[in-house]
Amino acid sequence: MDLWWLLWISLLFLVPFILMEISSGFKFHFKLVYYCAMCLLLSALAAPMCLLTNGGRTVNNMRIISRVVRTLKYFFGVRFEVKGLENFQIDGPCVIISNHQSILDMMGLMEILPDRCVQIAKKELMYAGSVGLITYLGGVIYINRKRTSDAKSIMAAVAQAMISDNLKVWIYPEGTRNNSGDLLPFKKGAFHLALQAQVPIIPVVYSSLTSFYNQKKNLFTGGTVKVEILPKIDTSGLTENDITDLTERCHQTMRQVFFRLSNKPYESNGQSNCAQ
Ligand SMILES: CCCCCCCC/C=C\CCCCCCCC(=O)SCCNC(=O)CCNC(=O)[C@H](O)C(C)(C)COP(=O)(O)OP(=O)(O)OC[C@H]1O[C@@H](n2cnc3c(N)ncnc32)[C@H](O)[C@@H]1OP(=O)(O)O
Ligand SMILES: CCCCCCCCCCCCCCCC(=O)OC[C@@H](O)COP(=O)(O)O
Repeated sequence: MDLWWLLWISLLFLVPFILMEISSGFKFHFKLVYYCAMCLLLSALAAPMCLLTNGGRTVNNMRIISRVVRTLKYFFGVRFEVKGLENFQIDGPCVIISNHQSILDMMGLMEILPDRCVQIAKKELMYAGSVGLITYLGGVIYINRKRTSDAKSIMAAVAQAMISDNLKVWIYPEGTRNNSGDLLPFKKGAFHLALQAQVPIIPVVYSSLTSFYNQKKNLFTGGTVKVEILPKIDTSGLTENDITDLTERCHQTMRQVFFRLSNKPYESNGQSNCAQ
């Protein structure tokens, strides 16, 4: 009788591996679920560590969270080649903006996260189980993307907090994940925030993940991500009238670097020319 049980249980374990061999779609989704499960598990483990170490919601928990998230890359065979870390060596608050491709970006974010840096996130993330809890404990600021007026007032309050609490704020100006191999147009909130707080903007660019992570092709292997931290962009003296130009300038600069890091010919408005 025991032998039969043993046979059934081992078959049960073998089934996913057999399915992964015969179906790339299954393999892709299995790995994605594995990633989410790891995030949920690591969050559940990190939450008590944060509570015991720092007591509650504070940016200081980001030190614990980043240390834990940095281990994730080993489980998924992801490597980061970072350039320009010296550009993060600025005292005081700043707004950091970067491109956003997938939920894997959390590894790239935490790989280089500077001290005292929180992120702006969609409010739905608060309800993502233990991940929601850990983002709350880390001081993540939630916004409702569908209610611009609320988002604006939250960002105005963040501008005050940046100065009073010496906080850096990391924003994904595309406003959503985008694995298209190009950058979406930038939303303006990050630039309003930098002007309201009168702090510099530091652009960060991650190379395209499509060589090893591509939902359309059911591709999810390991790979190397090039990361470039660009020199800060000062906002002193700029006014609301400069927002659109500042947004455009950052978008174009980051797009050129994105194409260069991703070894793709740079197409500005459809023409091909060499990237920066
Ligand atoms: C231990 C293991 C753990 C493992 C798990 C990992 C855990 C890791 C822990 C912790 C890290 C967590 C990290 C999470 C990351 C999540 C990321 C996301 O969720 S990304 C989605 C949400 N982020 C955004 O959406 C930002 C970008 N969006 C903006 O900044 C927008 O501007 C926004 C939302 C503020 C408004 O969006 P609009 O759709 O209305 O678009 P617009 O064109 O920008 O604004 C419309 C008008 O409002 C003005 N406006 C925009 N923002 C303004 C402002 N702040 N003040 C004044 N005017 C503003 C603009 O100038 C524009 O006006 P005119 O067209 O120029 O006339
Ligand atoms: C108990 C309920 C658990 C529900 C399952 C939650 C699964 C958690 C997966 C955690 C993955 C790590 C955090 C990813 C943060 C992130 O990258 O969110 C996406 C947003 O940037 C943009 O959202 P979108 O506009 O949808 O692209």
